[in-house]
Amino acid sequence: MSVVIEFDNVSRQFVRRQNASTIQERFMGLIRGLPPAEAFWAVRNISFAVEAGQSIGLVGHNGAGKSTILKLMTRVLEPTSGRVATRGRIAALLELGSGFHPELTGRENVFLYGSLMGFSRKEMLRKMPEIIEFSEIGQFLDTEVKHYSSGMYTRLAFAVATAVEPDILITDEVLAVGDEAFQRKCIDRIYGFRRAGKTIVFVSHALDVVRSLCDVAVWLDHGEMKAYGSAVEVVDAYLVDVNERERAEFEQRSKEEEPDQEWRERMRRGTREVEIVRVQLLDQDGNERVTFRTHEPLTIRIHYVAHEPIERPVFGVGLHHESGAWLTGPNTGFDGYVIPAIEGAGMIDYHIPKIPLLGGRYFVSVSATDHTQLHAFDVHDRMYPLIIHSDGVKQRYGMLFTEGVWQWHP
Ligand SMILES: Nc1ncnc2c1ncn2[C@@H]1O[C@H](COP(=O)(O)OP(=O)(O)OP(=O)(O)O)[C@@H](O)[C@H]1O
Repeated sequence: MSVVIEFDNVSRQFVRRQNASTIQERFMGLIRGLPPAEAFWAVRNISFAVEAGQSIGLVGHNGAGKSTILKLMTRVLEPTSGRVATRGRIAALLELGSGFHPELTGRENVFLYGSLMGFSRKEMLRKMPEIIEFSEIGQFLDTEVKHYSSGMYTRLAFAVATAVEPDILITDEVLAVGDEAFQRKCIDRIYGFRRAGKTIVFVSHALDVVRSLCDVAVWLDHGEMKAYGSAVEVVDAYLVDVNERERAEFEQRSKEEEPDQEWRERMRRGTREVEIVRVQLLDQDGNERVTFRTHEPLTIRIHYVAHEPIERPVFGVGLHHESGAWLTGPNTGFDGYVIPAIEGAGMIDYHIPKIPLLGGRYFVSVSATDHTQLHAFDVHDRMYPLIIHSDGVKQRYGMLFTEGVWQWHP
């Protein structure tokens, strides 16, 4: 196999201007001797090699350096140090605004792009019907592209870039623009390229696509290469990191934010002879958490106070997806778990040995009712957030993890 893209210890420096917005600030900066600009490394010591026919994904947080790597690949930028080598015809779909000339019409831009890629006008004329069909640009083909919407622009750019038969296709977040049907079309075409043995460089926050489309991936973190290897492993490692950061952020925020009393009262109903005073989501070690993983054990603990003796109360829990779908609503009544009578403070646990939910945001409800389940003492409707992560879980569509078994009968 021949190497078609090679980064050899590549670094690129930029200069970040200080944000002195007023003349006074700038003046103060001068007399205090502050530097007017600060150099920083957008990417640093990056080395990897892509072989012909391989697909490589670049993942990382915003500002990690992904676009800089693509610009180095396409020679829009030169490295400050190190060496970038590429072999073959490259078609790049970089961010909006690059590529097309705003004053030219769509048709003129198609010819211009073609000639830059080494195609004659006649050859581009032959490709034109397919470009028009794929881009769905219709009558706007003869309009200047500065009047295009971002969706139209991307559709035409994608159609042209993929029509010129590149050896290497580089795409940067194209899937974020345009409607779902068009995104599907783009993905299908990218998969077609892959089947045709072309090399693909793919930057996206759509990690599922990176995982299934790419052979290898690079994880960039503040300009440095944190991991490089099989796409599945790199994406999973990156996801664990993203999830961990998200969880820490969420838990910090929950601690800082005063619960909105008004909102709580709106989500609550019942006559309060039995009052639910606290609800905890506990992990297997008894720690209170908001974030759990698919298949982890979860205990929902309801602390209550019965202000008078209540016979045969029924306690229940509900799980809801953030979209509003009510996924399940077990209670002690349905399960035949009889609590003879309560009075004063106590607690009841609902234990789920393996959470059957896939990654997403969910809400927990809890309830205390009388034995007929018609009279509500205290119902907390979707008051408790539950975040599920599915790192390492193979199923990823929908909300539920099904423990089904496949059997083939040829
Ligand atoms: N021309 C430039 N001048 C100065 N700084 C720049 C320039 N281009 C990029 N940067 C900075 O370099 C860093 C890396 O940016 P880059 O666009 O490569 O990140 P990214 O991973 O593509 O981010 P995103 O996912 O948000 O597109 C950022 O801090 C960015 O602000």
